[in-house]
Amino acid sequence: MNERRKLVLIGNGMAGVRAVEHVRKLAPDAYDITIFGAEPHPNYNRIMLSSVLAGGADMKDIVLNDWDWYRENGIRLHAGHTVVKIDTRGRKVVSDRGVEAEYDALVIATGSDPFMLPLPGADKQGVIAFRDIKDCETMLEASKTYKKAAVIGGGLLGLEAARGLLHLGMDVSVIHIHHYLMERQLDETAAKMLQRELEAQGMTFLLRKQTEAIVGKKRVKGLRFADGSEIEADLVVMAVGIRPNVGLAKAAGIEVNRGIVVDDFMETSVPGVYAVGECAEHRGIAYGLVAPLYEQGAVLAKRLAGVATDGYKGSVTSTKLKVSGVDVFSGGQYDEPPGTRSLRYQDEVDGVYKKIVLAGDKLVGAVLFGDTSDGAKLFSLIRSGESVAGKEKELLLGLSFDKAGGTSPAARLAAMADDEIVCGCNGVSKSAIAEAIRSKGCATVGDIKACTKASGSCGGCKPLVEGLLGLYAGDAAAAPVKEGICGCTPLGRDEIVAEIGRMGLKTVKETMHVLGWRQEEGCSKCRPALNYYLGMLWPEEYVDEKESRFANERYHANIQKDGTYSVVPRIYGGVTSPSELKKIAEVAEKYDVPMVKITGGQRIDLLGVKKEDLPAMWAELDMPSGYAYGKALRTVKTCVGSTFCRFGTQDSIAMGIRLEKTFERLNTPAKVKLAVSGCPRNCAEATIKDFGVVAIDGGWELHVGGNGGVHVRATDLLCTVKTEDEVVEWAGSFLQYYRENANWNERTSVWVERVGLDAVKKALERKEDRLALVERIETTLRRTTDPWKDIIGSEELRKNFEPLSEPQTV
Ligand SMILES: Cc1cc2nc3c(=O)[nH]c(=O)nc-3n(C[C@H](O)[C@H](O)[C@H](O)COP(=O)(O)OP(=O)(O)OC[C@H]3O[C@@H](n4cnc5c(N)ncnc54)[C@H](O)[C@@H]3O)c2cc1C
Ligand SMILES: NC(=O)c1ccc[n+]([C@@H]2O[C@H](COP(=O)([O-])OP(=O)(O)OC[C@H]3O[C@@H](n4cnc5c(N)ncnc54)[C@H](O)[C@@H]3O)[C@@H](O)[C@H]2O)c1
Ligand code: SF4
Ligand code: FES
Repeated sequence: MNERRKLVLIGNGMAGVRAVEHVRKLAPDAYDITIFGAEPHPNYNRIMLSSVLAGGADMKDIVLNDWDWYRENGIRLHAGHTVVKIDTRGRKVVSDRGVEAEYDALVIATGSDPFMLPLPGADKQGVIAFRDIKDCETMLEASKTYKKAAVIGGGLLGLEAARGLLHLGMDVSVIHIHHYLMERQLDETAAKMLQRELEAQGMTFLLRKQTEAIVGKKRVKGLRFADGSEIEADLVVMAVGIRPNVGLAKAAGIEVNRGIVVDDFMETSVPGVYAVGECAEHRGIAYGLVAPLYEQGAVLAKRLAGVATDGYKGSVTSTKLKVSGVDVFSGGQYDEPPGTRSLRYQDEVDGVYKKIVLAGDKLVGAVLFGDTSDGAKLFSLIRSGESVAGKEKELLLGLSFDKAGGTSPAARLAAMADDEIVCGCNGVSKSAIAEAIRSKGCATVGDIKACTKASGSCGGCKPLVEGLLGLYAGDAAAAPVKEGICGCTPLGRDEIVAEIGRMGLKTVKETMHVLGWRQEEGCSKCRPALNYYLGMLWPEEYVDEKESRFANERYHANIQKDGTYSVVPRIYGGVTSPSELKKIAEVAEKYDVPMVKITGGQRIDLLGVKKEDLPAMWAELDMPSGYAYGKALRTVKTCVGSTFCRFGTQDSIAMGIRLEKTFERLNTPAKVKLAVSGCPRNCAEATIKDFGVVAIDGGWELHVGGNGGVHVRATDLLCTVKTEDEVVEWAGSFLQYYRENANWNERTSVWVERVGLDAVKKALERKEDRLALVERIETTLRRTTDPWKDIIGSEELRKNFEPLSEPQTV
């Protein structure tokens, strides 16, 4: 087995940990992961700090991945450790507490530092930023003692901080350098409407104000401005922008501009060192919102997992202010640079403002105030870049307005396009949410969050998600419950096989992770099924997972009701010889085999064998395994045929032996039995076999889908052929088609009934299709070895047969 590579992440924040989550899903066993986080907390939702301050959430609600998550995922977390050095030559990092970690791949996700204005008095007590839990706690604490707060910066962060402080009962003044608020997201009209609304909530604004000094003794007492005026303040929050945290990278010689310079695969100038999140600069842009950072993380994870990706191409961003009672949306180009046109709608009575910005026939930006319900739709159009020619006015007035004076929210949701992004932070579309509700059994917003991540970041899309729940929950109840292959997953066999192929999943564990198994370890139904599907899809590279097989297949012998085993050597076509019989008899005597029996499939069964005697008996028999225990080709039964029988028209024995030698050891979804009869009298009972061959004058009839067990089913005639070669070709293509399309544990009799004989005939009617199937079955067969011989030849494998190593699960 390959040794795991070492992945080190610096920064236990939103972007870095999201990327690690993806890596864990895509390649669960590829990396040994170590995370350093300067903050003494598990990964939390920084965005929600605004809500904690404003009373909309509790500090304990904002944890994204708790301590257990790291443990359960085998991730070493050094919380409260700041990495102080990256040694790119020695490929290791060192923390301020002296912990070193070597890496094969390093991800820098150090986020940003809040920009602190270098003002005289900026070091006084009560002057803080708003970036982390500590800042939030400081504000919560200060509000208990102090009354007057000043927030410097009227951007998104400043206004959300101000709203929180207002909620905590403080008098809040917002000092802004520009002549209107949020000038990086809004035009002046929207900003003025916003200001009026926030003033109505109790905020005071000082615009076009340049702070000159922070006054006070030990603790801040107030602010002095460049125009000579002053205000009182015993808490000052600076929210004047952020700076990518690049010091560590720069000191390590990694190329740094405003952020750490990365290519489309998030790789820095030093190979094997990546950067993601706010600290990274991609094509000249360092982003400060989670949506683009999560997109970056998804690309980086693919890169680290070795999954093909086109790379990150940059993002168009949109923002929503998280202040209750105020709806503000801004997406794409919010101002109107030369070459663009805009359409506006302004309703001072209801306090609604809308602007869309067009470049040619494309929508490039939108600003909404008072009614942001069309934000998601407009943003989807901005991102898609499709032509909106002729629809401009409709877009401006929006779906929220119709001739009757407004459509219902449900009708609006229903009218949303399937690919429209509902959760901007996590890039989750309407159809993905619909799928979660209808097929994955999600019945609450929490379920949808767990399943798709929608609503798990800023929470702004929660009303939409709730609306979609209302819209589809009825469907989910009415729709037939979709049956997964077991209780661990809602996915059916075809979806699983398609996903394994599409995403190149290579192990049982990886498949369960990536496809979101409800139970991490799976169960006795899905584990062997996945083991089979993976082996079928990747015959040349997949290593059979013994622990995913039932006891019979792990021990290569059938366990009997008294705990003993049976030994059935392969006897091709049911034809043996005196010397072979002697050998079997000697072994049976030597090991005190209580019963020797001829089976229904013309084999000799040595029953009542002790587990510890199995390897020695196999060695002494020196015959191949008869696979009487496996989901595999079991027997090819033959009649005497033309060699001795006077009715025989063809040599059924030779035909049967050839088929058995060609397909022995073949792994199949369920057991497979063949038979060959030398004439239509059919003494080998070929018409109750999975693949039955019946000789006729000048050729052979090929029958499929028979069963002689509990549910007896006579075969269907597949076709008639002339030569033995054709028999082998049809048998191979039929068996491979069955292998590729049946459910695990589904006998051909059930499968043929389910898919219909016509579908099978159609799939095999063209010679080139048959040959392609034959080629694939041959690839699989080439890789098989005799399991008894493998065990005899391996001391390690033989240990499993020692008396104490009883199987735990059957
Ligand atoms: C109050 C607030 C509200 C926000 N609201 C929104 C919103 O509504 N929508 C939105 O899209 N975005 C919002 N953001 C921005 C969003 O939170 C950030 O874009 C996002 O958290 C950035 O993720 P990151 O992983 O790059 O950085 P961070 O989440 O900051 O993580 C970086 C981590 O690295 C650690 N670190 C730094 N240096 C080292 C070192 N040398 N060693 C070890 N650890 C180190 C830091 O302590 C930090 O924990 C908001 C931000 C704040 C502060
Ligand atoms: N709802 C959201 O999406 C949300 C909420 C909070 C934070 N954030 C993100 O967090 C980051 C930080 O937010 P931010 O608001 O600090 O950054 P910002 O750069 O968006 O806004 C800073 C504001 O401070 C003003 N300013 C600059 N210097 C000033 C001075 N000397 N005096 C007064 N005002 C001054 C600027 O004019 C600007 O409007 C951003 O990336 C932002 O996108 C997003
Ligand atoms: S099937 Fe025909 S050839 Fe075979 S043993 Fe019976 S009678 Fe003879
Ligand atoms: S839009 Fe932010 S969580 Fe969905």
